[in-house]
Amino acid sequence: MSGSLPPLEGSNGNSRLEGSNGNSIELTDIRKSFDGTTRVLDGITASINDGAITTILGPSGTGKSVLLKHIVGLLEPDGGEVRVFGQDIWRISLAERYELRKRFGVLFQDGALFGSMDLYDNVAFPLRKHTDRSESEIREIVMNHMREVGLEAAIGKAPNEISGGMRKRAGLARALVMRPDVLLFDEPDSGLDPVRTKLLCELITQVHKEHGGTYIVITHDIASARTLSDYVGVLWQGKLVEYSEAQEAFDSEDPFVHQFLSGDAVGPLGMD
Ligand SMILES: Nc1ncnc2c1ncn2[C@@H]1O[C@H](COP(=O)(O)OP(=O)(O)OP(=O)(O)O)[C@@H](O)[C@H]1O
Repeated sequence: MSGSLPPLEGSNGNSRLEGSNGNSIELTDIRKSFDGTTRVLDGITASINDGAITTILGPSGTGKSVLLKHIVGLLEPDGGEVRVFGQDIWRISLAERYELRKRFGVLFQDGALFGSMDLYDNVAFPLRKHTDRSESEIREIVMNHMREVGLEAAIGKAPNEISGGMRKRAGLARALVMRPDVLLFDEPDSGLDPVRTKLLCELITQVHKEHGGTYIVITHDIASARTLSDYVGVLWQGKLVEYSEAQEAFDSEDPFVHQFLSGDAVGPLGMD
């Protein structure tokens, strides 16, 4: 299953509808192999709905992170087209691609913070590097987002002095300061206990409601997907075997999708 999905009623879509389907991220027949024989991505076509939270699920090693890297232009497909904000990102110059990337925020698993800086400087970093805002403007923006993610009291801490969940929240604040149109999350729930996972997912939902934007979340945690998703894509063996509104995906009768989304031991997915 692939293609363009209808917008959700009441979804807070932004106004930058520049793709051919009206969406900012359009993937057409993306193929990728690293060894020349195994296709990690084997013909992925999807139009990611603007203003919604789309979750990409799938078993370990199935290509979720590889897909995410294609969306942000860190990996070039062997075939197919990645259109972002109306442009084929591999038919534009490096400088143009760099400009496009500024409209993306990426939240890596551990927050990808600089160990040598405290949380305040980590979150201020992109504003200092990419804007000419004054230090007082930067302070206001940074503190607003630190408050939003519940880290106001921890601004002076180093990344190694705080918990994994706090590092993720600091990474979220750092991604938000640049007001990205698209925010990509690579397994935001990895390494968290179920309660912290639930709280982080609720925070992501809340932040999305507040700021809007298009969120793409990579995860293999079904509970996270249930909390977060407007839309769900399921990757398996290089294909997007499901791509639909969340409830439709969770109700799917496709044997693999059903097994994976219900966490069932019985079905086509085995140990290998
Ligand atoms: N740069 C690379 N060079 C070679 N192989 C790679 C590269 N990046 C990813 N792969 C391979 O592509 C496959 C998919 O990897 P990917 O990290 O996308 O999986 P995933 O679905 O995100 O897995 P997980 O849920 O365990 O994080 C794996 O077999 C991996 O070894």
